[in-house]
Amino acid sequence: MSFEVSHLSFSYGKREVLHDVSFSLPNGSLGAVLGPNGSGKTTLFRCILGLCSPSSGNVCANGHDVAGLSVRRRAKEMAYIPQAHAIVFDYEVVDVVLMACGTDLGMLRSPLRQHEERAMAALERVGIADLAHRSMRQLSGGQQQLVLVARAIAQDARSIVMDEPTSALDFGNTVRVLEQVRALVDEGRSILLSTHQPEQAYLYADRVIALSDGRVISVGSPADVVTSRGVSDLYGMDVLVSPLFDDRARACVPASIVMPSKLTSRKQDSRVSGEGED
Ligand SMILES: Nc1ncnc2c1ncn2[C@@H]1O[C@H](COP(=O)(O)OP(=O)(O)OP(=O)(O)O)[C@@H](O)[C@H]1O
Repeated sequence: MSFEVSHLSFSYGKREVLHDVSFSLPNGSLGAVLGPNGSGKTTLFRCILGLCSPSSGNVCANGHDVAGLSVRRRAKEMAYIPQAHAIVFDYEVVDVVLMACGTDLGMLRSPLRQHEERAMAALERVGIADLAHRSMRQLSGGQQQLVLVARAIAQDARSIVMDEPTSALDFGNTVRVLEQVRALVDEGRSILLSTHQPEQAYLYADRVIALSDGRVISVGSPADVVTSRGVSDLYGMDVLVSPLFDDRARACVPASIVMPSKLTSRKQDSRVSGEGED
């Protein structure tokens, strides 16, 4: 297994925000964590990365107990793309990507030509090699996000954890990034990402983990989790999930918009509404 989270609980002070969370993600697969704001996705990722210490339970990454790994070893196992954040330092794009090579370098050692080539290859892969010598602070939020994806690629870790990697991206860049993510998975890496878009999880993920108020309420294939019942229960509202293109995609639509006077999806037994199918 790439990630194996077992009975994980975590508290900020006396407030427990993750409660007995368990799930696993097989090698070479893409896991999407869905959950409302404040449900604990970032905290869960920080525990997986070893940045927060759980009060109970444990996390294994690629067969290693994360709590027992050195920082350098953790970086070889897992790369991390945090949620969009303000860029404080005025680094060039290529320097941000080169930071991924830190695990190969000793203290105060400069990157070698091979590291620069690796950084440029990663930028090319996400289609922004032309931005290599621009300042990070002069990029749009979406471009900055692509740089962070390139940095994770350059780190060459076996697994990548991405906290809402497409939250700042327009439709085109969202698709470009998720196609890159899918390609990385198809090459054998494992990726765990969070998203607020159940439709995106359905399209790209192999496994979906639904987190509500710090608890896993369902985990399984996208077809089993991204349903009218599943999405409605997760977000506490009536949502109709309709298959599109022979169920290759699913559309999530608030029931209040499309059928305000009818029985709501939360009261329906059907897992996927057939209405609205293309
Ligand atoms: N540093 C902190 N100290 C105390 N409580 C925190 C801290 N960070 C997060 N929390 C609380 O922990 C809970 C989970 O927060 P977390 O950021 O993990 O949720 P999330 O699912 O990632 O949210 P979002 O989708 O809004 O990013 C929330 O109730 C939040 O208020």
